Amino acid sequence: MADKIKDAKIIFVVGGPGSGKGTQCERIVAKYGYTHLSSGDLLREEVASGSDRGKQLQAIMQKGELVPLDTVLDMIKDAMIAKADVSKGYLIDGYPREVKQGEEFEKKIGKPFLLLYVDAKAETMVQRLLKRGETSGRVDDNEETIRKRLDLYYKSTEPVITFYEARGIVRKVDSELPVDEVFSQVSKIIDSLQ
Ligand SMILES: Nc1ccn([C@@H]2O[C@H](COP(=O)(O)OP(=O)(O)OP(=O)(O)O)[C@@H](O)[C@H]2O)c(=O)n1
Ligand SMILES: Nc1nc2c(ncn2[C@@H]2O[C@H](COP(=O)(O)OP(=O)(O)O)[C@@H](O)[C@H]2O)c(=O)[nH]1
Ligand SMILES: [Mg+2]
Repeated sequence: MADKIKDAKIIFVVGGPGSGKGTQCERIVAKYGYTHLSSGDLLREEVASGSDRGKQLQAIMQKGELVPLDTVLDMIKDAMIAKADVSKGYLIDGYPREVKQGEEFEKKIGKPFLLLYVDAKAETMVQRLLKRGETSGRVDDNEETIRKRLDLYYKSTEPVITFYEARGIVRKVDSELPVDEVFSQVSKIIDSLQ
């Protein structure tokens, strides 16, 4: 089974909470036919199923903490295999959250050819998430949890970018700009690599 995704094209999409990862991923899907897998969305689907595991996940997410590595990785891998026959490549959104998660992904699945770094200022991210929180219904789009998610991002996830910079696969886009302009940067990057 895992053989099916052995040579898959993989892009890691990394950036702070509310930086615009999901928004850019939607655009990439429309233009390039990649499969978008948001680790956060996969976890929220499990919560919505009402399972016992979902209840444990919800408690972790509500606190803005990280779900154990193996849980998220198994979900991503299953979702990748399910799409293997139709996918031109995969956008892995919101993962890795820490360097160890990236290392495990590479051991169990494969190597990314690009890490797309969606960069926005902390204040911008907070404002966007508060706005999104008015309608998202997400248990973590509230001021207290947003602060915790941001702190964890700077502490644990930013080192992921440094780690992959050493490998030369990081490309940064300025997500302070309007969505179309960010996507134009994204397109140039993808076009230059594939
Ligand atoms: N690889 C991941 C992805 C998500 N989470 C959990 O799910 C929550 C929400 O993740 P995500 O949807 O990726 O949220 P954000 O990074 O805040 O970004 P977004 O706004 O795209 O949803 C995180 O705070 C965390 O508790 C996790 O533990 N591990
Ligand atoms: N102004 C502006 N707003 C954006 C941009 N990208 C996303 N947003 C808004 O910011 C919020 C968070 O975006 P989302 O894609 O969910 O970010 P994610 O948390 O990184 O997945 C959403 O409400 C978007 O409408 C952008 O490039 N510019
Ligand atoms: Mg998202």
